[in-house]
Amino acid sequence: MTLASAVGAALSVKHFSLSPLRLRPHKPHLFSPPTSTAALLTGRRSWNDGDGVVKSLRFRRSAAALAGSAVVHDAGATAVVMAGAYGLVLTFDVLTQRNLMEQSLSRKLVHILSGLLFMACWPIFSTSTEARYFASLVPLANCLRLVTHGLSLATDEGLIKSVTREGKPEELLRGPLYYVLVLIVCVLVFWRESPIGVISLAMMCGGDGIADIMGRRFGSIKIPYNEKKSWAGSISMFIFGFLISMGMLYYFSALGYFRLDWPRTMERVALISFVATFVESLSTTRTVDDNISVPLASMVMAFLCFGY
Ligand SMILES: Nc1ccn([C@@H]2O[C@H](COP(=O)(O)OP(=O)(O)OP(=O)(O)O)[C@@H](O)[C@H]2O)c(=O)n1
Ligand SMILES: C/C(=C\CO)CCC[C@H](C)CCC[C@H](C)CCCC(C)C
Repeated sequence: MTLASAVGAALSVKHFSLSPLRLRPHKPHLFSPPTSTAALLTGRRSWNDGDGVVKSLRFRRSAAALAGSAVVHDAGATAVVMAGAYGLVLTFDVLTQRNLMEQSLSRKLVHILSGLLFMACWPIFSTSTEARYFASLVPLANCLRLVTHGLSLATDEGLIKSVTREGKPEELLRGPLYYVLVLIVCVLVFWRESPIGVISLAMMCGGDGIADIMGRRFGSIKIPYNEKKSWAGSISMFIFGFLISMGMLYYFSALGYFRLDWPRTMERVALISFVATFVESLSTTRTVDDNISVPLASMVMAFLCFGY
């Protein structure tokens, strides 16, 4: 039994379970839109059952209890993911402090894993329309953490060591801060309902992260128009950006969040990965960081390819 099912079973009521994987009436043929807290509070939801007759369904339990269950569910999921975020950074802090890992590799693995694991946790939140706001609290809390330590209002050597290139607190206010801001945008704007956010995060976290790791190790042949970037890095970004995007799209599709035409999706994701890779290969300035340009280019291309 998955965590989501366990949480859902614990909160389930006669007609519905709040597990995000199964919030459906026991009449599977009915289309069941996301349940808003307002609908829960009024105890009434109406939808079209397919033959034009609008049906309304009254929950057996008080609507307030259902709304409360959704809030408890999402608060619990937020706490679990928040703890995971703290644990991830702490783990790489210990590895770098004990000189078991280079700081540059630690930073990139945190870059790759944070966003992808965060995205993978989205299904443990409920299917209430407010779930995305709970999920956004995790990157928001980390945003505040980065700003606090980036401005040296407090000191967290472990955080600085595991996510900065040179160990300077002010570095937290650039790449890492832009990174968590992109996570917030993807959660609030796209969430689990659109492939755009999924692909954009896969490119920023997986593609850009792998480009750095592979480029530093095998990047002897540089790109003609940017001596700081290499063919090995860019080709790695294209391949892994594509594969990780497809993997995450399959993950959300398998959980029922969206249905895709896979042959066309492969073509579209390949195009998006190519454009994101080209953008990443361009020189960045202090203002336009890869953590802005890569996800932004991916969002624009994914919107043009998939629509919203
Ligand atoms: N297409 C790429 C991307 C990166 N790199 C290698 O990875 C290093 C860091 O890449 P960069 O994108 O500049 O890193 P950032 O995203 O800025 O992240 P960080 O600040 O962690 O270095 C580059 O200097 C280069 O050696 C590469 O060879 N080819
Ligand atoms: C080093 C980074 C970017 C530079 O290119 C990434 C910084 C990551 C933040 C410090 C932590 C972000 C945590 C995520 C919002 C949540 C992760 C949860 C998951 C379960 C581990």
